[in-house]
Amino acid sequence: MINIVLFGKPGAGKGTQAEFLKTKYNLKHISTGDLFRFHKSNNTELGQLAQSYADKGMLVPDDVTIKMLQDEVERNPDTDGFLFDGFPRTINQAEALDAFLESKGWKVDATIGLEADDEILVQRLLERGKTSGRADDQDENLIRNRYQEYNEKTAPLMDFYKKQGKFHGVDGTGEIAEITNRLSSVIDTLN
Ligand SMILES: Nc1ncnc2c1ncn2[C@@H]1O[C@H](COP(=O)(O)OP(=O)(O)O)[C@@H](O)[C@H]1O
Ligand SMILES: [Mg+2]
Repeated sequence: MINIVLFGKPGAGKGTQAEFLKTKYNLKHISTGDLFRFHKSNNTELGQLAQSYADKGMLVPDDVTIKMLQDEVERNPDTDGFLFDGFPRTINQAEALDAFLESKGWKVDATIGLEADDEILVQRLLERGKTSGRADDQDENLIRNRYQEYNEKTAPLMDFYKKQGKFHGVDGTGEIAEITNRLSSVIDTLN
């Protein structure tokens, strides 16, 4: 069992890289953003609740997010591990994740941060917004609001994981395949 947190701002390439890593290492990719959108399009109660926050560029309350995540983990008993994407975003969520994994006899094995400058990321998201249909990708102000939220609440997680010797920063710019190789070098040192 190997549990990896993919860390990085919106647009850093977490989803893109997870697509390659999940096949290579037989991991289940859990993107909380995708989960929200799934619950929303199926109009579940959790989905409606979560969307009301996401629409404002705000974080969804932890108990809602954690419930979705746990359900998804329970639905995938046969995987070799999980790639958590978009979660945790706060220290509180990181502690909740630790508690949940511990209840299974698991842990976070590594947190890998994809790094790129905001200006590159804004351009990527505006580009993604042309096809993703995501309202939060089409408005530069909403995008920058997400970065501010990230800097305040999510960036402190780097120290949280650094203190545990689990944080690995990776250059998130350049060719997609090249970045996959950088991530793989980190994953190959685990175990
Ligand atoms: N290395 C890269 N170079 C250029 N564009 C990229 C790269 N990686 C991802 N993208 C594009 O940037 C956008 C955001 O990537 P995505 O994987 O959705 O990020 P995240 O899941 O971290 O928000 C997507 O449109 C994706 O196609
Ligand atoms: Mg994503």
